Amino acid sequence: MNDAREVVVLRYGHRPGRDDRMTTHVGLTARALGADRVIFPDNAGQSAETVRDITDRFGGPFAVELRDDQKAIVRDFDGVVVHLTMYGERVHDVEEDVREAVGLDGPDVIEEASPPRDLLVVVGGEKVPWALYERADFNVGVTNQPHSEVAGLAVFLDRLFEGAELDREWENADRRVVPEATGKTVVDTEEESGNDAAADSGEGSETGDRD
Ligand SMILES: C[S@@+](CC[C@H](N)C(=O)[O-])C[C@H]1O[C@@H](n2cnc3c(N)ncnc32)[C@H](O)[C@@H]1O
Repeated sequence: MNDAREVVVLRYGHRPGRDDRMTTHVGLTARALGADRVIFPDNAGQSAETVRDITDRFGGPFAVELRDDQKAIVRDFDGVVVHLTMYGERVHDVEEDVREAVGLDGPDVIEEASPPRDLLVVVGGEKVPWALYERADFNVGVTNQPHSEVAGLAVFLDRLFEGAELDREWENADRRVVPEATGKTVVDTEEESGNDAAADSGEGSETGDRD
C-alpha cells in the first residue's frame, strides 16, 4: 500500500487438500486488506492460481509467489517480522510499536516518523517451528484465543493500516463492484471508461448488472 515499504504475507506450511481453501483465503485476505505480496509454500500452486486470477480480474497491484524455503525467508528477511499466534502479545498493545518499527507512524507524529522498513507477516497452518517465535520481532495475538489465520491476518492488517486500506484504489481491474445497499452490480471497467468518455462527450452511461 506504500511505495517505499513492502508488506509481505507468508503462509507458513500447507497441507494440499486439507489446507487449500484456507491458504487461498490467506492470499485473498492479504490482497484485499492492503498487503503487497503473498508467499505460499511451493505445494500450494492451486491457491496461487486462484489468487492470481482474482487479481487479474479485480485489480492490483498484488504479487503471488511460490517458494520452498520458508525457513530461510523468515531467517533472512531484511525488515521487521511479525508472527501471528494466539500465544503472542495482544495486538492492541503492540500495533503502535509495529507501525513505528516499519515507519508507518500516524499523521500526528509524521515529523518523527522512522524510516520505512519492509514487513513480513507470518501466519501458520500446521505447527510452526520454535525458531519462528525467536526470529520474530513481534509475536502478536489477535485475542489469545485459538481461531484462524485468515481472521488473525484480517484484524492485524486492519489495525496496522488503521483502516486506510479500506479506501484503496485498484489498478488494472477488469471489473469493479458497485457498493450498494441491495443488489449485486458489477461494472466492466473498460465499458465504464468508454461510458465516461461518452458522458464527457454528452452521451448517456449505464452500468451492467451481473450475477
Ligand atoms: C490452526 S491455527 C494454530 C493455532 C496455533 N496453536 C497458534 O500458535 O496460534 C493456525 C494459525 O492461525 C493463526 N492464529 C490462530 N489463532 C490466532 C490468534 N488468536 N491470534 C493470531 N493468530 C492466530 C496463527 O498464525 C496460527 O499459526
